[in-house]
Amino acid sequence: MTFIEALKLRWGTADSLVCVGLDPEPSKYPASLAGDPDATFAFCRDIVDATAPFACCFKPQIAHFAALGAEDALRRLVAHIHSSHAGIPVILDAKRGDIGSTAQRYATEAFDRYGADAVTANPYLGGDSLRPFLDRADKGVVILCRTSNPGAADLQDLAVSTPGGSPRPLYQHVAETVVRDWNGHGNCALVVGATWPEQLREVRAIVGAMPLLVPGVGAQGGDVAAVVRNAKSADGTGLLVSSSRAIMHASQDDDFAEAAANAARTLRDAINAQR
Ligand SMILES: O=c1ccn([C@@H]2O[C@H](COP(=O)(O)O)[C@@H](O)[C@H]2O)c(=O)[nH]1
Repeated sequence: MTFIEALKLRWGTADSLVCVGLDPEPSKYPASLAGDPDATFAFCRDIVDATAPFACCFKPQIAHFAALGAEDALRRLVAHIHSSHAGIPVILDAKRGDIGSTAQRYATEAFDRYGADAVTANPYLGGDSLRPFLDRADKGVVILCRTSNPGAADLQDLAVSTPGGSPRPLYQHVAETVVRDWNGHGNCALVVGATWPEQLREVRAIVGAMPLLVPGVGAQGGDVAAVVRNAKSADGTGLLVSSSRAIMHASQDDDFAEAAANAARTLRDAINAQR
């Protein structure tokens, strides 16, 4: 089954558009994990097990593991998701982008070393830099379009002109290029921040039913109702609404897994109320 097929299936079976982000921050682990050499794996595994019923996918952020030297914990965590929660796809948030020979190694890293079903990628280097990811037809390529951060407009809103076309913001050109030129295997999705509901609406109009990964609710303050209203696809799906800190660090005490489950359930219900 491809990433996109698994995602669509999961939207239905879980009745959820929630993407649970996995951004471990050791200073927020409960005291009971202090001194545990495998604390990052144990913490994330418990978050995964508690939130799985409410998740359409998981999104570990690679920097949060690599900065801790916890790459092996990440590899085991992805394997744990596949073995204990079969059918829930994993997006490795790595935002890769480089010349083709290096991009090839990044694709091997994401899909073969870590076992991810999809990876986030930066389109700045152009189509050839994404080819090693795009050519893995069973895997997903989630391409940055209009990011959630305050500086997103610095470059992504610059007006670009193509021959015969009128000027429009770069992020719209990215969206159109992905739909027209890079989605030959039907394995692309886009990142658009929840903090930009108008841009979400515009991107949805360009990409049809293509899945949108939408980070920025929870800790970044994005408005869930506006996201769903503006960016759901025609059938009321099409979204992976991602929240990391607000779910995984909802409590810093021993009830952290229960608190994470409650936060994920609450987000699922808030999304579903608008579908
Ligand atoms: O535009 C983007 C792209 C990626 N992210 C990532 O999503 C999570 C957000 O974490 P929260 O705790 O829910 O704010 C994080 O891993 C970012 O690297 C994003 O925020 N915006």
